[in-house]
Amino acid sequence: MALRGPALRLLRALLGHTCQQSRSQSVAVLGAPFSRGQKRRGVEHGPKVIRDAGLIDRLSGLDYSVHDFGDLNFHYPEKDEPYMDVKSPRTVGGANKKLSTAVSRAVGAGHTLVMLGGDHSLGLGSAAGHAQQCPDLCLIWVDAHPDLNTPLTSPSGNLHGQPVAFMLKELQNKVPDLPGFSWAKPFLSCRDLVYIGLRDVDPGEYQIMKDLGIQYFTMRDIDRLGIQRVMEVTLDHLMARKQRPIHLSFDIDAFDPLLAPATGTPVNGGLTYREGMYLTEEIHNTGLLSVMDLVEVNPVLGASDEAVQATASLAVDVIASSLGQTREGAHPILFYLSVKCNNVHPVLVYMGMNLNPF
Ligand SMILES: NC(=[NH2+])NCCC[C@H](N)C(=O)O
Ligand SMILES: [Mn+2]
Ligand SMILES: [Mn+2]
Repeated sequence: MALRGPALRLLRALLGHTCQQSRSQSVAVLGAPFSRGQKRRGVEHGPKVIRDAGLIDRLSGLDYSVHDFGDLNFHYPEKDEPYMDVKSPRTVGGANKKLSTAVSRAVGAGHTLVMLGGDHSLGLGSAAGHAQQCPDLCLIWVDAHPDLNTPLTSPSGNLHGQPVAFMLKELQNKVPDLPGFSWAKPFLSCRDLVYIGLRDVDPGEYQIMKDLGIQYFTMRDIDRLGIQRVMEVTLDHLMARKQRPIHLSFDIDAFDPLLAPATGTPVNGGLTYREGMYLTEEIHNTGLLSVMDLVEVNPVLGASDEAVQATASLAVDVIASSLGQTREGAHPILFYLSVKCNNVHPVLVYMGMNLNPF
């Protein structure tokens, strides 16, 4: 029998603790209603529409204790002139600093955290706060875009297209000091990052991905290999040396715009519903998910109420699937697993109880 997420978590709980394992039974939800990382207003309402689509009930139904931490309040400096061509650097930097503190606190308190954006510039603060608690984290960035521009390569000046550049140690001397970003020290090595779903990559981003040898899967790669193989290679790549906490940063525009129309930078030819569910099921099955972001749901951009509802309810499905909702149903009572502990005692574990050590 395959080891499933709950089984793996249980096994790890028996064998000892690392950063994320103590927090698997408690999920915290944190809203980040922020839109200044790009030009289109409305994405600040993402947390509200995702909650209204039933997020909290869905997570409570998965046997977690769910703590809704509400929404962060961001500060908007009166004057925030562009720096080079980068828009609203102080506002975006300050918001991300605040978010990183909140994420770090929640993770430190033992929760698995779900961060609801807001635009994807927030990926920086979220992952940076996570890294404060879990310096060995790895990052899975599911997106039509790599969001890897530096302030110098960005064609738009929008910071939601740049968060990953601020994270990577290897880009340290390619990223200028931006007002509002002095707190942001790079914390991630490029071998600890995998992209999935890419189909709109700027020239500067392509250059960086190639120069640094970043592992990425475009939609073409998913067409060729299938999502099963893509997830296998992704997890093998990230866990090759050791098991580590996962930060999943999920941009809703990874999905095809037919499924997720209410978003600011849609690109045709995205993930199918089934690919999205398989991807997130596999992440859950590692038992290593520690923080996830769900960003770029913009209800103002839906052509109709149905379009907005479809996008928000897809976001809820992605989060629920990442946290253990399965398509095969849940059978906790029948759940058992046989493990050989320390090569000595096979132990039968039944519903979290050690029934039969022999
Ligand atoms: N998080 C996003 N939706 N990012 C879109 C980025 C688009 C473009 N590559 C840019 O840098 O402006
Ligand atoms: Mn993005
Ligand atoms: Mn995107």
